[in-house]
Amino acid sequence: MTHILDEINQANDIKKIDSAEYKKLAAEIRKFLVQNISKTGGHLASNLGAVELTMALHLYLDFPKDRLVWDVGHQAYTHKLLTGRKKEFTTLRTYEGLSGFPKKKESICDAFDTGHSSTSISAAMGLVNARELSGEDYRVVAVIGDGALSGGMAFEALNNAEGLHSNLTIVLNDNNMSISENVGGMANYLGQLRTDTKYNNFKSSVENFLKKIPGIGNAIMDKLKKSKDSLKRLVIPGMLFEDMGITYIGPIDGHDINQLMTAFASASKVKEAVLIHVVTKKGKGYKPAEQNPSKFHGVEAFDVKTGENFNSKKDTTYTEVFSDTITELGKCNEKIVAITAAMPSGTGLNKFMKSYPERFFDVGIAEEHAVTYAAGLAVGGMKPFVAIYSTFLQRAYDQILHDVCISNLPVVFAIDRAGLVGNDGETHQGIFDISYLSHMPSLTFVAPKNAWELKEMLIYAGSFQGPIAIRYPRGKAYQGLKEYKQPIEYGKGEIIYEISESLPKELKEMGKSQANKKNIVLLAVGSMVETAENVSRALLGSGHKVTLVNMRFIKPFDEELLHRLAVNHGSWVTLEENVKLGGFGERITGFLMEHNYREINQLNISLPDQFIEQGDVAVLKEKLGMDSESIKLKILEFINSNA
Ligand SMILES: Cc1ncc(C[n+]2csc(CCOP(=O)(O)OP(=O)(O)O)c2C)c(N)n1
Ligand SMILES: CC(=O)[C@@H](O)[C@H](O)COP(=O)(O)O
Ligand SMILES: [Mg+2]
Repeated sequence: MTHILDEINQANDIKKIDSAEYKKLAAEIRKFLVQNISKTGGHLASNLGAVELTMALHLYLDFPKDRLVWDVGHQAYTHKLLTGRKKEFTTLRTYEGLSGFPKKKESICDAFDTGHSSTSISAAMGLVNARELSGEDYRVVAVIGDGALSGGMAFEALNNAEGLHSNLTIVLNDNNMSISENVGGMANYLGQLRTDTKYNNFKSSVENFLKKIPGIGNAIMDKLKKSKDSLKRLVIPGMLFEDMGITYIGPIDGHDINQLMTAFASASKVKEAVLIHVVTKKGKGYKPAEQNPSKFHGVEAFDVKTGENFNSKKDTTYTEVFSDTITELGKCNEKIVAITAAMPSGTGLNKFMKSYPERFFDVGIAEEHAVTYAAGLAVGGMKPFVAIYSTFLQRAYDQILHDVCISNLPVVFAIDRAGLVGNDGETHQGIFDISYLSHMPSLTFVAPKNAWELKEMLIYAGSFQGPIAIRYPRGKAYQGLKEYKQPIEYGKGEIIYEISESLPKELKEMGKSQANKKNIVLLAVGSMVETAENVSRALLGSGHKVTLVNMRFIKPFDEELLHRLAVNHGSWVTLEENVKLGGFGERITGFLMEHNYREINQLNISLPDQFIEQGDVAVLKEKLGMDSESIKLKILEFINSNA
């Protein structure tokens, strides 16, 4: 059987396809996506919903001349298919494989790199102004979802878009869903535009009636559209956008290629920002995804027939530990409130939401707002837990510093996905938070070694009188080192095991270092305690003397313990899942310098100061020398070179 998709091997090939075949092509694309993503995993539901929209955009635009900016970028799979990347889909989101997001380095048809939400209108506006300044002539289209439109940056860009002098086409892909239910006033407004058929029918009958008046109907309609009076509100949809100086077209059926093409053609005539409101169905064409778009937003490999994950028996994750603990804490303390920025299921707050809906707040994709909103709740006497992924919390740097830390407010930051996250790649790795939070005065910062300790830290944070952040990684919670259960104490680390070596009494009393280079101390942070434990076993097995410390507190760290260890350990190894610059290891270097421990050598095991690409976390750790075996070898080399 021949497939139309086989005829599409590079950009613009779609234009050679007979329009009678578009439906068949859309069905083939959906089948291709379901089959491939069922093997590789990926963002399925959003892509299934955007098939006709992407086809229409490709029929309308010329690649690579024209610029198409995808918001978040998780819905750009059809765009990749239509620009010659079909074969690479077997490698989707794997190490060195096809990215799950637009990537300029992957294709000249990808205009702008994305991963985080609500950037598309700003980037597209930049391209429009660059086009004007350089006298070029290419079309610029931004595609933004209804969820992404809840983000502050999108509002800032819309606010700014009113002054444009040439065309910027914004396609609002409204599937009435974020990852979970979309929230907020804008979502409600779009809902009205989308679903109020009475209103829409009334508008179109008025419009049709006016247009039919011979000679003057069109003129009246035009005048009406340009007027500012309230009658216009009855006739023209999307007044909110129109009042902001952005032409509104829609709502239109996002699965009807003809309607879409007509809308693009009309939009291109407008010499300013124009927003085309397109209504689509998330998960379209695959029943399990249509019925449960949240589950199929981002999936692992699954059985196409049933829609069930192949790997159904799962280990407990850190997210689940957080989810259970905060729900338990919420029972005892009615002041506890929980805030998510559009990630109730990803952060595990959905359980809290079900138990205490009145104390749960989903603010939309609005991390900055989430943090300052939490600050307000804290000032009002509440105990807010803000659960945000490490990578998305980057957005809220100033809000943490300015609105929470300066006032020393008791806000708890539950930082999920801290460390390598894997297949989402550069944009999503949570590898900067130690660097961007450690220097904030008044912030306490901790990381658990295992599932038990995360629970304890959350309980501790629940009654902590100031800002506190807890970082924990994506996925399986470490269940080892169960017997190490010292209570959490402010600023104190935990010795897992320590070299027992008697020091000369006078040295001990003077707190002076004997600096035996053969005595190694591993100072491990959070997820690296598990790795450090493996490493220290291997080193102990080969006759080395090793002390292992679970730091627990990244800030303030346990200086008393460090001074004690300095007495008889000449080789210090710091281990963290964060980049080197500004990380924990560098702060330990500072400590050693400040206290003049010149005879101590330090090896800093951290992630390299670079953006880290996609891939399975185990593969990435091996490539980056962060697995137990590579670390052991580095330590041996370090010891030998300093011997
Ligand atoms: C700053 C930021 N916060 C959170 C996310 C996680 N996230 C990715 S897609 C998404 C929902 C987007 O909804 P929408 O724009 O409507 O696209 P759809 O998935 O419905 O196609 C969220 C919350 C993100 N990528 N960036
Ligand atoms: C596109 C996006 O930002 C999210 O869908 C993200 O991929 C979710 O990551 P997790 O799978 O770690 O929840
Ligand atoms: Mg949506």
